[in-house]
Amino acid sequence: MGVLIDFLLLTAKVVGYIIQSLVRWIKRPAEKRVTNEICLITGTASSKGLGRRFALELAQKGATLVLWDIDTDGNEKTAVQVRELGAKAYAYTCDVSQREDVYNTAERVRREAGDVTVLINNAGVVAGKPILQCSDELLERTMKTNCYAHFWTVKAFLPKMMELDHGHIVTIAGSLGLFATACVTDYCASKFAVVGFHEALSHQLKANRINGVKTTLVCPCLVDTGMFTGCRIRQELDGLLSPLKPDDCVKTAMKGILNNQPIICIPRVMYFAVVSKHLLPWDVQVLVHKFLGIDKCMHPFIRQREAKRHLVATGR
Ligand SMILES: NC(=O)c1ccc[n+]([C@@H]2O[C@H](COP(=O)([O-])OP(=O)(O)OC[C@H]3O[C@@H](n4cnc5c(N)ncnc54)[C@H](OP(=O)(O)O)[C@@H]3O)[C@@H](O)[C@H]2O)c1
Ligand SMILES: CC1=C(/C=C/C(C)=C/C=C/C(C)=C/CO)C(C)(C)CCC1
Repeated sequence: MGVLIDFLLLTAKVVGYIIQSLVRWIKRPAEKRVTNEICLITGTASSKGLGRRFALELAQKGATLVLWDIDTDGNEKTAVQVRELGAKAYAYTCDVSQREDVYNTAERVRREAGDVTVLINNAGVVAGKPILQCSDELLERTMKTNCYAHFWTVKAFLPKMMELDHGHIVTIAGSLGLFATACVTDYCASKFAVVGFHEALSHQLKANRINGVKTTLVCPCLVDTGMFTGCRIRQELDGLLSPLKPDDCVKTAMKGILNNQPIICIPRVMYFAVVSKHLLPWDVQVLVHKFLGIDKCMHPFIRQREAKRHLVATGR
């Protein structure tokens, strides 16, 4: 009898949530304010990268920014741009793949900037070589930067958010965290892992009734930041995978984050790619990848990376 009542309650709640989502989809609720938030973003140095753009968007909305990157000069430039918008910025040189560096820098942030209430784990790398050509160190670097770093930052900042029952953890994963393609095994492994981490953490917060700490998983497709330059599908179908403009990608992601959306796939068609991956038999997926040219989409990217490495090695 108990289980029947629970089931009826569950059904009523599910219908309620579906109606709520439909209403939210049609009439977007007001975005939450970030004026009193201290927002930490990792990977903020790159001039064309998503991290710097997230920082500038949040600065425009009046947040205080804490910026982490291994590239000190680029990160300082981001801090200057944030301050030009009238917001406070604290820039730290931190290698997020190194546990001790994360914990020590987190301690400095608490002393100098205050308690972080929005954490955007954005820093990411890709080996840019097929697995058999990757050194063990290169593979480990991808896992540490794209996945382990999220463990360390969450361990450093989530306890305070839980105590306040207020905060937001944002994971910048990518569509390659939801479906895989050939030649980026290290990247897909790290992104699938971090999607699992993010989902488990989100469930854990709900199970413990920590309702004030929100989570958002951001999964953009290809973005024109330079990270995946060259990646393309079959020429005749080029339009299907035109790179997103970094600004558009970040603006869409920001809207979802400030609406406390749990997952954001950009563009929306990627939701279908994810669903169809789970519905189609494996052999059919292989055929579809071959037809669309997804099986070879990383070849030009890898060739460009090789050419770049050659130029660096020969000092040209
Ligand atoms: N671009 C895309 O097509 C795309 C699509 C979906 C998802 N994403 C994800 O979005 C995020 C941002 O990517 P992006 O395209 O903006 O790349 P990006 O321009 O290369 O920016 C990444 C930033 O992270 C920094 N970084 C790398 N390793 C780090 C470390 N160990 N500690 C601290 N900082 C580190 C990089 O510094 P250096 O430049 O000095 O290495 C760079 O400033 C990544 O997680 C990426 O996987 C990208
Ligand atoms: C699966 C799939 C497609 C290919 C997507 C690819 C190849 C995405 C690459 C994303 C990258 C490089 C992300 C970096 O994190 C397209 C859009 C052709 C059609 C719909 C199904």
